[in-house]
Parts: sequence; C-alpha cells; structure tokens
Amino acid sequence: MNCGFVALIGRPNVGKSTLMNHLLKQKISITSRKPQTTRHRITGINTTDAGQIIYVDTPGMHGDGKRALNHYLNKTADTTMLGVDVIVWLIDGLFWHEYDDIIFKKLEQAGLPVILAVNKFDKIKDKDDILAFIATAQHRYPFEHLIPISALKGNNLEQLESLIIKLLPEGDLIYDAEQITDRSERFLCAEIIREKLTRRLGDELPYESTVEIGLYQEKPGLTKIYAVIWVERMTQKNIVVGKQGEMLKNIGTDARMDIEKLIGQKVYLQLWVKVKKGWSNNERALQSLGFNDM
Ligand SMILES: Nc1nc2c(ncn2[C@@H]2O[C@H](COP(=O)(O)OP(=O)(O)OP(=O)(O)O)[C@@H](O)[C@H]2O)c(=O)[nH]1
Repeated sequence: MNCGFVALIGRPNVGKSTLMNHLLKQKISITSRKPQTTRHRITGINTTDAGQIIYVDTPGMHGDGKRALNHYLNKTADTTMLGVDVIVWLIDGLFWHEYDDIIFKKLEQAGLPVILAVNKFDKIKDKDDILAFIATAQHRYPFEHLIPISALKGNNLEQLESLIIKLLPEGDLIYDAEQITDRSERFLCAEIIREKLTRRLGDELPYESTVEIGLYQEKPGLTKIYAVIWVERMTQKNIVVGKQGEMLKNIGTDARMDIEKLIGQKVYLQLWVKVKKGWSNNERALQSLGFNDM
C-alpha cells in the first residue's frame, strides 16, 4: 500500500477546511465564511484499502507579512511544505490571483508532485471554461494532475483521493487505521469555541482574537473546561460578551454541545473574555498563546 503526507495549500477561504471535513467525514477543521479562520496546522488521517493519506491543513498564505501574525502564518505555510510527499493546491474559481505568484515560487522551491484542485466547481456556470483554464494552468506549472472538485457538494473527491494515493510512497501504515487526527481533544475544543465565535459574530468578530484552554479536567461523567477568549481592545470584549452577557452565553452553549458530541460525555464549559493589548503584533505574546506549538 501507499502511505504518506499531503499538504493542502491555498489562499484563505478557498475551502481547505471544507475539503478536509468532507474527506475525513468528520468535523475536524473549522469552516466559516470569514477568511483566515485556519490558524493552526491540523493533521487529518484517512486510511483506506489502498493506503493511508495524512493531511496537513495549512493556514492560508498571505501576500503581506507585515504584522507578526501574518508573518507567522506565512512561515507555517512554508514549513508545512517541508516533509510532505505530495502537495494539493486548492484554488477557487477559474482565475489566478496576484498572490498565486508567491505560491508558484514556493512550489518550485519545494520540487514535489503537485495536484491542482479547482474547487467550487458547482459555482462555475460554463463548464467549457474549465478546459480553457486547465490549458493555461498546464503552461504555468508542470502539475501532476488537474482536477475540478466541489468540496462542499463532495464532487470528484474520491477521484482526488485516488490520484493522491498513487503519488504517495509505498510503505506500511504510519498511524493506526482508526486514528483520524493527532490533535488533542483540548486543541479541538479550542477550535470548536473559535468556530462558534466566528459563526455568532460574523464580520463583527475581531480578527485579532484567539482561544486558549486554561483548564481541561476529565472526570468520570463530566469534563470541566475553562477557556479564555483573548481580544485586543475593551470594545472588542464588549462585542464578544454582548448585552448582559447574552452573546458569550450563546457561544458557550453552542460550543458545549459540540464538545459533548466530540468527547462523548457531559461538559461544564466556562468562558472568559480577556484583553491583551497588541498580542497579534507581538511575536513573544504569540508564543505565549501557543502559536509556536506546531
Ligand atoms: N459553492 C461552494 N462553496 C464552497 C465550496 N467549498 C467551500 N465553500 C465555502 O467557502 C467558504 C470557505 O470555506 P473554508 O473551508 O472555511 O475555507 P478555508 O480555505 O479553510 O479558509 P481559511 O480557514 O480562511 O484558510 C465556506 O463558506 C464554504 O462553505 C464548494 O465546493 N462550493
């Protein structure tokens, strides 16, 4: 059988998390309409009769790395490409973006087999356009394969997986066949809370916010979780807490229900919102919030 590591790369909002969730048939990576929601690398594992694919989901790559957080995301995208066997580059629609030039450069440096997956195929009205686009794409880079997919509707995903498997090296299973992620439940809980924040607040959610799990205590029948939502300004805190704490309460209830499903037992979840000025622009503060924990 063939087993190995696959980096899923692409701009923010192209559908990386949606694809990952569909491929793994479980909710691991968070999805939202707001760009740049994936901040941590998440490994998803899919074992079939043909082999084992270990996905590495990267943060979107950004054109400008001025602020520390963007710089960090860029670096992560680079390191994710190291140590993988195949790269799947996800793009959205049939046109190139100015940032794609950066990706072409990174691909050349990596020198690995690349599959170009054109996502959101369901939104493309004239299917002939895809043939023309594929021809231009082949001029730009020697892609191993080009494939239109719809991560949302699940179209062509089996074909994508079989193309990936064929490009992986032959070998034994790297992880147990039942394992679907190497991330801790603690980490997944923080991701769930962040997803609920995004869903409830939409565009109002400050980009500079993050979730830190302070306490994670498992007891028979009940898991206690204390989490802090960090924001940069008092005004942002007020938005997250809402009138008479209503917003925070709703976010907590949404998150608790999903966490209970994830870990299969009752959860007591306590959320706090705290202000830490300038954290997203400060490398040291980022590290203290676990952003170097890769
Ligand atoms: N129509 C359509 N929408 C899609 C498809 N795949 C993803 N989307 C939507 O695109 C939006 C972004 O998807 P995500 O999966 O969060 O994107 P991402 O690449 O993980 O984004 P970041 O976390 O910002 O890096 C969501 O609203 C998805 O529902 C698709 O195949 N078709």
